Amino acid sequence: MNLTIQQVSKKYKNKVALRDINVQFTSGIIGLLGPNGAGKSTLMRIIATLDQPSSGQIRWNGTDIAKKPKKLREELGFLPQDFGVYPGLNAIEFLEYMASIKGVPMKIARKRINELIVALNLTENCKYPIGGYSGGMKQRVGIAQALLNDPKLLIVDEPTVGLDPEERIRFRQLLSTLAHDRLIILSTHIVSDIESIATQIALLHQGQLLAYMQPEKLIQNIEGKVWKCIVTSDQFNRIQKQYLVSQAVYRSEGMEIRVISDQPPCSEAKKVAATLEDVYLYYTTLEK
Ligand SMILES: Nc1ncnc2c1ncn2[C@@H]1O[C@H](COP(=O)(O)OP(=O)(O)OP(=O)(O)O)[C@@H](O)[C@H]1O
Repeated sequence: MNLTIQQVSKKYKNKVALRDINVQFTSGIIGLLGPNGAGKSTLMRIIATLDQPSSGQIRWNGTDIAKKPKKLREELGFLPQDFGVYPGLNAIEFLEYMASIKGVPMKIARKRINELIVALNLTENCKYPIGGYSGGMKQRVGIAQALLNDPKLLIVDEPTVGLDPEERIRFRQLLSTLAHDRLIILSTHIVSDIESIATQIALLHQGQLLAYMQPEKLIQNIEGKVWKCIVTSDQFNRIQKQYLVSQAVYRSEGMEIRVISDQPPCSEAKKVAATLEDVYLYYTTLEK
């Protein structure tokens, strides 16, 4: 599997949503991480052939997807951000409906739906209307429809929005089990959604790809730049103006702060191990 993105840019009137993106995805889970407005949905929609880039090219296993979109679509599963289910249908009816839209023959679809209902733990409720499902159950139905054609490329756009912490954990586990022999691209602005499951992280900010590497490598990049110290309110006010403060907690001894900086923010500051949260802040807050 090989998805090659070459010099892809996207402009909406005078708004630049993507700037010259160059990257190659192979297999595993790619975490597309960036704040709101970074361009994640735009990039995913272009990869899913739902939109065209203003310039640049995308190849799926060597084929230009703009010229032959069907090649990619046949192997694509897509769970968009604003995925709507039909509340009056039950899970089986909904999946049969989606299978017919996707052109999956009904005999094959029925077998596949039965497998997906079991695999996605929907058996107990599959005959009840989807309108009464929890957020996590609806997302599992969303993933089921994306998996109807057993896709090699699975794209999920901000899938954990609206899920409670337990549902988030279960959803992450589900994606990990699906990653075998597939390329999964998952977008999020929540670091914890991907830090434990992403094979590679693509950091997107203001339409630019700032970094693309393994989570551990990203963390190594800012190792030695994260500091912790306890300061007074006055010191805190001064430090906050000058440095990137990633955390501040009131303690009985003063304010405990975590700072990302090349230099120690105060003489008592001690170096601490960097986290992916620190990396995210470092890349998306500092002017590059
Ligand atoms: N159809 C459109 N017309 C004009 N501008 C758009 C359109 N779609 C997206 N944009 C703009 O392009 C930029 C990137 O948007 P995009 O939705 O791709 O970001 P995102 O990272 O997915 O953020 P979010 O999580 O908020 O959806 C934003 O500034 C957005 O306002």
